[in-house]
Amino acid sequence: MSRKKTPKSKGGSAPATSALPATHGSQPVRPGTARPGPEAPPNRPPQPGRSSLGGGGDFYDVAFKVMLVGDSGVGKTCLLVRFKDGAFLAGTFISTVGIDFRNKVLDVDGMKVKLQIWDTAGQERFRSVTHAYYRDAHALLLLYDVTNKASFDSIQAWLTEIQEYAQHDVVLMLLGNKVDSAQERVVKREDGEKLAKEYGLPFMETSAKMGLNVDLAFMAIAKELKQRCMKAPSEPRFQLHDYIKREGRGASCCKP
Ligand SMILES: Nc1nc2c(ncn2[C@@H]2O[C@H](COP(=O)(O)OP(=O)(O)OP(=O)(O)O)[C@@H](O)[C@H]2O)c(=O)[nH]1
Ligand SMILES: [Mg+2]
Repeated sequence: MSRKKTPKSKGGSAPATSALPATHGSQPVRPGTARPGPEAPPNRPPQPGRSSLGGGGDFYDVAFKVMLVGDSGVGKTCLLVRFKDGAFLAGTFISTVGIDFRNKVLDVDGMKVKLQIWDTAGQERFRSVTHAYYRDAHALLLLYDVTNKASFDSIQAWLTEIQEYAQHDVVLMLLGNKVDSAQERVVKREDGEKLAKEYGLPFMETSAKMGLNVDLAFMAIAKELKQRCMKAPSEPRFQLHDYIKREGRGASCCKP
């Protein structure tokens, strides 16, 4: 079940009452390790090396699950749609119901990395549904809205929840979304940076509307996850913080 205006090439969805994730842990899925079958249902890992129904027939070498979390209205669905389809969902806000997912395969340094991205409902009433999916996530993108102070104030509560339900080694990134809305901004960039530093999190400001830093956020996650499971001993470790610092763009280039 999902917002009704979801456009083409949907990945899949799970109603609030769907089965919970299986107990396969948060191991990445590598070629030759997954069981055969159709596209991964909500409670199974994506399968490597097969044509992806939601991903336009893409093949891949390794797959990971990424979850988008944060208060209702911060722009999780828009961020995902921007990344997947390169479009922005303008118009009436339709809140996500339950949980939904989309697949996208990225080329990461010559390797096909499939991200199965779970778009969760930010509304409190769906929180128990979201909890059930945390433990299978390899990475979490935690969003707040720079025009909504309450969504920023909720970040600590989200971090507590993540600590409780997610894997201890989950890759986590904090994103301050909607930086195109400069007039309405109430959370300064420095406040986001300070909070991120406090918790040792990589941090970026994004705009799903303008596409600012959206691809970069997912690419950074994909690089980190790929390195974690594929890195040769001689290879230098991927530095996520440095990468987004170097590649990230500021909100100043994001005037609507
Ligand atoms: N200006 C601006 N508006 C945005 C941006 N991202 C999302 N929005 C708007 O914010 C509203 C909420 O966006 P959604 O992506 O549906 O929010 P959500 O986090 O998925 O909300 P839930 O599904 O309820 O958890 C919509 O009206 C979007 O058009 C952005 O980057 N800039
Ligand atoms: Mg949504």
